[in-house]
Amino acid sequence: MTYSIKEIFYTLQGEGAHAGRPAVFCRFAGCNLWTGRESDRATATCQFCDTDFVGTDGERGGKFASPEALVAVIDGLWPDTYPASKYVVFTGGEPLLQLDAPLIDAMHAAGFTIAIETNGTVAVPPGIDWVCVSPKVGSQLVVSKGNELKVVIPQANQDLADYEHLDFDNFFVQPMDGPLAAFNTTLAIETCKRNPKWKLSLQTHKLLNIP
Ligand SMILES: C[S@@+](CC[C@H](N)C(=O)[O-])C[C@H]1O[C@@H](n2cnc3c(N)ncnc32)[C@H](O)[C@@H]1O
Ligand SMILES: Nc1nc2[nH]cc(C(=O)O)c2c(=O)[nH]1
Ligand code: SF4
Ligand SMILES: [Mg+2]
Repeated sequence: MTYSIKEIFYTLQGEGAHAGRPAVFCRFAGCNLWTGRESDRATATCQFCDTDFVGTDGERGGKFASPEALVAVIDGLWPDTYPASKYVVFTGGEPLLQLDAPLIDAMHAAGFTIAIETNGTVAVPPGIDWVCVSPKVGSQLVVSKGNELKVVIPQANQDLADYEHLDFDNFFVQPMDGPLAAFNTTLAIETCKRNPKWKLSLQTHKLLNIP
């Protein structure tokens, strides 16, 4: 399997339950809910994406012919003084279009704890240590359990009650970034206060101006 990678970078997890945790981000190219082309955004299933996941031209991006080649770049970004806390976040695009058992095994062999950010439309393979699902209205959610459910709000025709029975350890709402970000943040705060099953996830990396 050849992996198509947009970019790889070392930063802090900005969102969700692990916000503030140092992590290597590996962003796969491609998504099943949008082509990534602006000309297709208005007709895509997912129309609010904040990410460029097209191609392999980002920082340390490329086509990796083996799991070992990809692990070497990810592992090379970890400070070698602290091997015990190695943490990788596979995102995209949609990581579950490419993340497979050989890559999971190779990351574990290198000592990494593995997290994913997924839209929940593709079954999660065994062995992933932290599963964050962010469902999109209009797509078929097939992942019904995991560590955190992170719902971007608001989306047209969205009902949070549809998600509350799912088997997740954490339920987050995250305000949709874009022209209405300030309004959406107020909405998210009010949502949590009205229904305390939900917690607020902020995109803290954007507030901090880090990747
Ligand atoms: C770019 S996506 C990649 C992973 C996967 N495709 C997914 O949607 O979960 C990473 C995270 O950013 C969130 N996200 C994307 N666009 C956003 C926006 N405009 N505002 C807030 N969160 C956004 C997604 O919902 C997801 O939780
Ligand atoms: N710092 C930082 N945290 C993140 N958490 C989820 C991200 C993503 O794009 O999947 C992301 C990202 O792009 N940067
Ligand atoms: S599913 Fe994720 S990567 Fe795909 S367009 Fe939506 S937010 Fe972006
Ligand atoms: Mg992001």
